[in-house]
Amino acid sequence: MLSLFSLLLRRSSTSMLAISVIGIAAGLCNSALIALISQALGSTPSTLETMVAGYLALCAGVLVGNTVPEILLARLSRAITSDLRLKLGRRILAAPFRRLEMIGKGPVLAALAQDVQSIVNTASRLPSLVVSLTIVLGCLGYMVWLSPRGMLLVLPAMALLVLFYVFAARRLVPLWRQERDTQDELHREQQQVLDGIKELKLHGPRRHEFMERDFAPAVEHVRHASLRAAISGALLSNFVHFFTWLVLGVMLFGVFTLTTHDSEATRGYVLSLMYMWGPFRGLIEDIGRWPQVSIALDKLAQLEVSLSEPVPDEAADTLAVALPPGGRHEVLLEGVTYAFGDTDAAHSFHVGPIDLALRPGELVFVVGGNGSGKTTLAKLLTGLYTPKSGRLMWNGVPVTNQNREAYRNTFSAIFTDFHLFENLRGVDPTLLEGGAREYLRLFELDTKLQVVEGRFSTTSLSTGQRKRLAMIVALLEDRPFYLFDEWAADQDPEFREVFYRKILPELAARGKGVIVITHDDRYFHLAHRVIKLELGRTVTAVAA
Ligand SMILES: Nc1ncnc2c1ncn2[C@@H]1O[C@H](COP(=O)(O)OP(=O)(O)OP(=O)(O)O)[C@@H](O)[C@H]1O
Repeated sequence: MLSLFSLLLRRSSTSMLAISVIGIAAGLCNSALIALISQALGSTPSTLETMVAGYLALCAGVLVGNTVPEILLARLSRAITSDLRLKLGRRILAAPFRRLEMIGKGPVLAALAQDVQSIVNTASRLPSLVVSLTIVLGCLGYMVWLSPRGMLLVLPAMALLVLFYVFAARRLVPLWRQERDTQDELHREQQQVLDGIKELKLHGPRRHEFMERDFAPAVEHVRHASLRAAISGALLSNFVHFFTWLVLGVMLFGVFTLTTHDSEATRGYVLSLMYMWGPFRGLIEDIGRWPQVSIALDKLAQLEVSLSEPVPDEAADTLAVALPPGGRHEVLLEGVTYAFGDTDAAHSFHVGPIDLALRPGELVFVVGGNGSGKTTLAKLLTGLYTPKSGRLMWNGVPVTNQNREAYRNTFSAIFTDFHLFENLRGVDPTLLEGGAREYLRLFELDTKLQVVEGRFSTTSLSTGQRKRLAMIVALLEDRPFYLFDEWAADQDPEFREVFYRKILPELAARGKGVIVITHDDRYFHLAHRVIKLELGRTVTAVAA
């Protein structure tokens, strides 16, 4: 909770000060109202007029004092939520690619959806917390003024209740933590449903098994964990409810005995206790729920740590340092190796050592069987993976964590699991109009879509068409290097021809270094070099 306060204070200490001051004023108005009501019950008609004016003024004070902090805090908590979401988004973008592959989407989505919301919900309750606290303190002050002796009963009873609640609420923390942990698993399975919807729809037994053995257990774990937390929370809350009435009864009847000769004090005590008891119970229940926000903040912090935690030999992007400008763009891999997971593990896959040069105007085909390491090599070459050993050089400059971001930006790549953005972000607008129209015609997409205000009118296309659209984006990017991972695999023969006989030679003629991962042996002769991979190693590197 302290972290939530420091988050709020760091975002706007002025707003927090205003929330506290106005909240206290609202609480005081509330307490003054009850004191006034208590006085009015025993007043004479002559004083009533002043009291009505005072009553209306206090009501207005309560209205303003409750509304303003709520508005201020609504703005503040939304601003914090946006900050958290943006920060997390930036962390995700800056995290090593391999780290993201290892974490998976489940925990990231759970943090974005669940934890950030839980922080807003708790933060939104702060104004009522300030008001409640002030009402309680105001009423206590009024009761002390009426009869200090009555406090001998009231204060110990309240302290007892607070102690009881804080102690009992502590037992809820592991249950809340468990409930939150199960959410990661559920998000993972929900992601599987959406990603694998076709496969599940087409295969009844698979769908049945998936539901029974994966999805349902994840839902059940959440149900079980949240039910335990909810029942324990309800038991505690209702026991506190019961206990508060019990203590209130003891106090009320005790107050009668303690203030028996003073009817105004008795009336004031009864009214104040009745009035402050709701806010007091709300206050301790809110305080008891504070650990929930700590759990959410912990989860966000854990995710941030694991996003920035380096994978052995992988590093998060540091500030992008530009590589020295060079007219010629040349990439050199010298003895580069890579391994998934523990290098010594029996099943870990090793790539390399690989020596490879990619020069301007060169067309290099990478071939090899499934699982031979072609895509892994492509990720190494494009700077998505960091070599475990060996050197990656760009124009004679070693690619390091400082300049890797700049290095990656020299590539346009279409991987097999490419993503197509509707907005053509990062493309030179002067190239867009004419260039896009021409390429859309070449790839026979001009009847399907247009570029309107820097975005494609649609991306709802067939797989082959979407790949052709991705090719158009890559060509418009006009980068020094191109990498195509089995681009032609799902194209009609006619577009394969366009790809191998027109696009690739034209890119090479424009001085681009082009890597093509392919199984199309009919076109191998078009490459300047063909590199064959087997079990992560180059077995042949021949001039075609
Ligand atoms: N994300 C990953 N995590 C762990 N291991 C991986 C991962 N991706 C690939 N591998 C391992 O690396 C090996 C090579 O995979 P890669 O995708 O590079 O092969 P490929 O030659 O591109 O295959 P294909 O022709 O089927 O696309 C795989 O056999 C697998 O063991």
